Amino acid sequence: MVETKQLDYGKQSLQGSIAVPGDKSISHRAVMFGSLASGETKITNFLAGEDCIRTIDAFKAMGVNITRDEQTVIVKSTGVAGLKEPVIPINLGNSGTTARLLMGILAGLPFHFTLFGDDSLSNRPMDRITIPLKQMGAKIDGRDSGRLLPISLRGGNLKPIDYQTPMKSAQVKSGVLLAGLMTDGTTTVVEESKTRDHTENMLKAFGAEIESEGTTVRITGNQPLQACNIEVPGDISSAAFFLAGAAIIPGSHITIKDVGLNPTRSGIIDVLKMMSIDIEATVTRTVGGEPIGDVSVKYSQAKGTTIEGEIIPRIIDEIPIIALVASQAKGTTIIKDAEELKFKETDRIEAVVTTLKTLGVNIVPTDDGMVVEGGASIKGANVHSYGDHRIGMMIAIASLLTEDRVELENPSCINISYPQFFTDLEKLFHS
Ligand SMILES: O=C(O)C1=C[C@@H](OP(=O)(O)O)[C@@H](O)[C@H](O)C1
Ligand SMILES: C=C(OP(=O)(O)O)C(=O)O
Repeated sequence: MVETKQLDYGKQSLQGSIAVPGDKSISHRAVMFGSLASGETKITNFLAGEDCIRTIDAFKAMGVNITRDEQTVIVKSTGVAGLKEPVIPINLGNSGTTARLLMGILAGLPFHFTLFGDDSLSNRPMDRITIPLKQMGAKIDGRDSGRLLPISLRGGNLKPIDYQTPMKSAQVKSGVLLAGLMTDGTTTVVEESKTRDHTENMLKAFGAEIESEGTTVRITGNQPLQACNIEVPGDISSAAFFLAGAAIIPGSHITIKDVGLNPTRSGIIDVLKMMSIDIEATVTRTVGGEPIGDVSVKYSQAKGTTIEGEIIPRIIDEIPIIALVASQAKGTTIIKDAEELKFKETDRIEAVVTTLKTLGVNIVPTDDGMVVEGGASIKGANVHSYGDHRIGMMIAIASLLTEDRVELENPSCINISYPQFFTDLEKLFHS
């Protein structure tokens, strides 16, 4: 039987102030780098979503002592030399970040690994990371000539490379840098547009020397990492659903507290400003190189705009909810240069367009994005999350724009990044 959630909240404005759970990208990295470091790493405000639990399980399979009590994770490791060859295949679940970053680390270890994922991850391209890792000397094979999971990898004896990433991907950049960390010499990664830089910031917090200049990052290999404490900021990609909801639901006014405001991630704030939304972000402190602060947003009449170029990697996971904002704007919104959306948990160009059309939006797909007509009246319908957490959350926010009932099939995929999403959403309802 297909699991269905009846979204019959009716029209609901959003009010008040909440903190969202920890950042998914930063939670993954904290477990990974803590496992590579010697000593005890304490991670607070860890995101206990399904994807990050996969990362914990992968390092447990390599013998790292990791314990979790709610949002606090303790990683005790003796460093790279203490890692062991896992006895069983590693299950990456739905997590692209676990897959691509982990492969970079495994490439540096003198062991054999078998990696597999769920249906969605098994259809996402892995050659973007296996190609540079093979150039560095890793032995990798897998389904479809090594392009897809399941993948088998034998690491060790790498050599450094200079690599220009052919797509805008922080996962590929990070995977290559991590492989570079596991080998002698200097590895350089050059990007076309700067992507999220959590790997660079956190490696520094663990004591590594890593140099960034514009879109070039250089790492010296075989540096030992030292355990440290990591406080994970709130996830701006999770906050984005509430920020966007408050921006387009009349009468709303909310504040999201203690959220990550790293400029390589906070493009949603810039896009909402471009669309004439009354939104303000204040950085209150910086922890481990990551700015943290509060964001307040008030309902405003959105205006259509064109979103393209260097901002795209800074909003890549927010495009589904931005498309919903565009549907409520005055005028047309054009989203370009976002072909990477095709390689997410689902093809997010197809999924966003089909879902929003079913909900009453005039929207068409393009090769690298979409064109959204504003002024839509959202109507009730039966829609599918596509097993994609961000599509599921976008549908839940859309349901607040109609008195009709929206039926959401497969809502539980939201647990991938935001297990308490509906509880937090209901906290913001104005009664
Ligand atoms: O490095 C990361 O933590 C991530 C990078 C992005 O993926 P790509 O590198 O594929 O763009 C993003 O979509 C994903 O949610 C998390
Ligand atoms: C694309 C995403 O994650 P991943 O690539 O880690 O599966 C996401 O969280 O939207």
